[in-house]
Amino acid sequence: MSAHSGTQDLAVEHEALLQFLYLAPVGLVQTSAAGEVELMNPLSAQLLMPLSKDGGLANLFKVLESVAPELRGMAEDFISPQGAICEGFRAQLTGGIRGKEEPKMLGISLIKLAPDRLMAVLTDMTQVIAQERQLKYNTAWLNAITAGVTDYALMSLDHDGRIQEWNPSIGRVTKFTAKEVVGKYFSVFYKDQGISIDRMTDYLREADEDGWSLSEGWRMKGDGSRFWSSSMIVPIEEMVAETGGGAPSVLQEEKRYALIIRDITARTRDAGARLNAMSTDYLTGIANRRTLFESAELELKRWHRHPRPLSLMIIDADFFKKVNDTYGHAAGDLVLCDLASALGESMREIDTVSRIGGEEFAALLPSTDSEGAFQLAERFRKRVEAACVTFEGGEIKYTISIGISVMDESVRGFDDLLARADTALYIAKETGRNKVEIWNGLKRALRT
Ligand SMILES: Nc1nc2c(ncn2[C@@H]2O[C@H](COP(=O)(O)OP(=O)(O)OP(=O)(O)O)[C@@H](O)[C@H]2O)c(=O)[nH]1
Repeated sequence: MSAHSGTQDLAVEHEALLQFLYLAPVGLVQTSAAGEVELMNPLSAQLLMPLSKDGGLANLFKVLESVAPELRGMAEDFISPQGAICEGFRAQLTGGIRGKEEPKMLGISLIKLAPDRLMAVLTDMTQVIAQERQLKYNTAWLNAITAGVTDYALMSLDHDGRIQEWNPSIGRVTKFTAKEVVGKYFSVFYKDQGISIDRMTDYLREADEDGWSLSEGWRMKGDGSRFWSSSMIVPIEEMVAETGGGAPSVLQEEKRYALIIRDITARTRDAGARLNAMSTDYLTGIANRRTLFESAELELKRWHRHPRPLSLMIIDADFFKKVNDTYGHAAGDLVLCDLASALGESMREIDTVSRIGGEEFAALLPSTDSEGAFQLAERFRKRVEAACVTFEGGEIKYTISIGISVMDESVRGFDDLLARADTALYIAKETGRNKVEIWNGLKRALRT
């Protein structure tokens, strides 16, 4: 075979590859190590275009920065010359609008083909997510039914969520004594009783309306240790005989619930790590954008059931580009980690604190009205202003701006709530930075 025909063969192969790329039923994007796009098929353009801020698709990481800020760091930290950088990473694009549409999700796999060549495979995962949710509930049911006899505690709750009577399964799983739990709210299984009456009521109402309420998380044992638990609440309606005042007994419908708590610490150790990787931000370790959208969907559902204060804060580091330019990218990363951990420390357990963009964070605050959110934001802003980050022996000082929006009837969905907080943030930036603004309707009136 002559050198010439060899080159021709390669050209034919390359042409075939391009054809495949062009027609593939998934989005395929070839980039340099820094994310500069070299090749992309039409489906990729269709999936990515709505995310582009400037109408261009020149750099994959830049386009995805607002929905998957972790990707750039993952690619940079991947030192092998080739291999899978991430598989099935999920980037949340939009939240659902109640009763109208499913939240949109983009699946991203990133493969390093050569030191300076990456290939991204993009898929629209919107349908998959809806199916997965159903599967999760089905699995929870199956687990509850088929679990071994020793790993679950089953108890009945009265209509307000108080534990009605003792049985040995409670002691076996939770190590509490009868005296410590009977007659108490089921919040006794949460650290420092760290769940509000409102939140307990939410779970009970969810069980009423959906047939069950499912939650996973750390729960406390009577001996002070904690375990990772899957808890399910199911309503039970029972006809009970009511007697009183000498009147003949009548059958009354009494609302009660069954609470099933399972200790799944051991079983979820591996799965938990995998789940963690999907729900936490790669750089800072706090929740990612996807987790925020999942929490928001639940909170908005709760709000529509029983409106009560719900606020959203967007927190953005000021002049962050300057931090990167002055001290370097590694210092910038450190500042982001500092901001994330300070934010985590300042919020409650029921708040969802997440990184939603490059230097942008969000906190979703249930049971918090605009005044409460404003005070919290101000306290946090001052805390950041007063602190500094130590980097290579020097000190980096930075400030933040915060935009707040509050849930009300006119908010169409989480995207809308997010857009309002974003507008408030924009005003805070435009009017000097290092300040807090609350979204204030179309007039965008400024807070004094
Ligand atoms: N170190 C680091 N920098 C990041 C990361 N993600 C985004 N950035 C940088 O954050 C900077 C954001 O810059 P701009 O959007 O111009 O905003 P800014 O400089 O903070 O200015 P204002 O927000 O207007 O106060 C860009 O330089 C990004 O490259 C990251 O994960 N690590």
